[in-house]
Amino acid sequence: MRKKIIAGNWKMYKNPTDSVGFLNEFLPMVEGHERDEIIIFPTATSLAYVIDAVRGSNVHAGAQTMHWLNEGPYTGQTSPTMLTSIGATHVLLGHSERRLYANESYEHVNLKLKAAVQHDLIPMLCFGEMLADRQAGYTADTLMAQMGGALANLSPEKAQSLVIAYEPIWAIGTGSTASPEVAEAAHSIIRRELANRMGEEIAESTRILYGGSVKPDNIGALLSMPNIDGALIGGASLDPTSFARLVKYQF
Ligand SMILES: O=C[C@H](O)COP(=O)(O)O
Repeated sequence: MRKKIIAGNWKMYKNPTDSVGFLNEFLPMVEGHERDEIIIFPTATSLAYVIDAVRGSNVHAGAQTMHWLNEGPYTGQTSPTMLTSIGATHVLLGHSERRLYANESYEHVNLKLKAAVQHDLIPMLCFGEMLADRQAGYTADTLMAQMGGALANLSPEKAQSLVIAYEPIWAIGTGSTASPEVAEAAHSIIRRELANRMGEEIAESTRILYGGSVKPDNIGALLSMPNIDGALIGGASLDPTSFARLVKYQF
């Protein structure tokens, strides 16, 4: 039985004051909620404040990206050891907005993934096709190519903590949520490819989240599908009441 994960990606929203203010409202709303794992990915400048605010609670905090090296002349970057030194437990890798606006390739994602595992950061690896890929019938090919790049030379032992987020680019921030059936089909492709690469055991235990315009009124149907193990939520995670409703989804 895979424990579901409800994760909020705050992207470039909320300064430290906003972030702590959110948690002051949100934490009491989800206190004692152990059915699912709850993770928040705040901005880099808010991360240390969020980690302090969630300490001792049922909420985890992680970074939205990182470099793969521990230090060096890389202006603007944050290293795995810098994240672990402040108590981050998770890191989002390969989000389509990083690939689109920061030229991040799946080769980079592969290096980051290996660094995350080495430093005991739980990686949440994002995959997803563009609308043109889907319309041309290339969804499966695209997902498998992305997985090939990101997971290259990663042993099954190193893949044990891996979490995957399927985020079709056409559904992110658009209001065009994938239907539960469309998302389930993509999740099945990802799980099958994971089995090919890492073996059945890893494929069965890996949580595969759906992301792309998840809202309180559609999360239940999405999460009722057998291969959808949670949600990675952008816009609807920014309001404490909305995010608490998402955490407390019902089928
Ligand atoms: O990481 C989150 C996704 O990009 C989804 O964002 P969204 O819920 O605003 O569509």
